[in-house]
Amino acid sequence: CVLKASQKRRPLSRLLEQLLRNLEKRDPHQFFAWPVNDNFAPGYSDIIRKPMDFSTMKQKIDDNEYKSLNCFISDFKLMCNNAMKYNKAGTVYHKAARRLLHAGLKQLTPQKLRPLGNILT
Ligand SMILES: COc1ccc(C(=O)NC2CCC2)cc1-c1cc(C(C)=O)n2cccnc12
Repeated sequence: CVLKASQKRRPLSRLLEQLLRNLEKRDPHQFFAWPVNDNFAPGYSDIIRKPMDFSTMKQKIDDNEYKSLNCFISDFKLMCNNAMKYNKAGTVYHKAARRLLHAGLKQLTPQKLRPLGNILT
């Protein structure tokens, strides 16, 4: 059947959705799945100027807001660094953020991405 225009995904969007799914697998407790709620994180919005989470990244993919892979990677780093800024070292969230950042960036190296073809150029 012919894909309707709305179903036609831009190549970059399809790639970013796949990368996002792989990154989300590294967050089994879903600490990064949704925006952090100030009720559970006192003072969060005073300390973290630019919140980021996986659901927001997904929405940005769907709204074609990412013009490049680097913009996507920047939001991923922002999300992890926010958690390492707000949560003290040793907390479950700081440790989860460090592990997620490390594992995520390993998935986003040129060596891992090259097989995806010239979509990134
Ligand atoms: C979407 O955010 C969350 C969702 C669920 C949970 C959660 O289930 N926490 C339970 C583990 C001990 C309580 C925590 C969080 C959470 C993430 C974060 C981050 C990412 O900083 N956070 C910081 C302080 C307090 N809670 C959180």
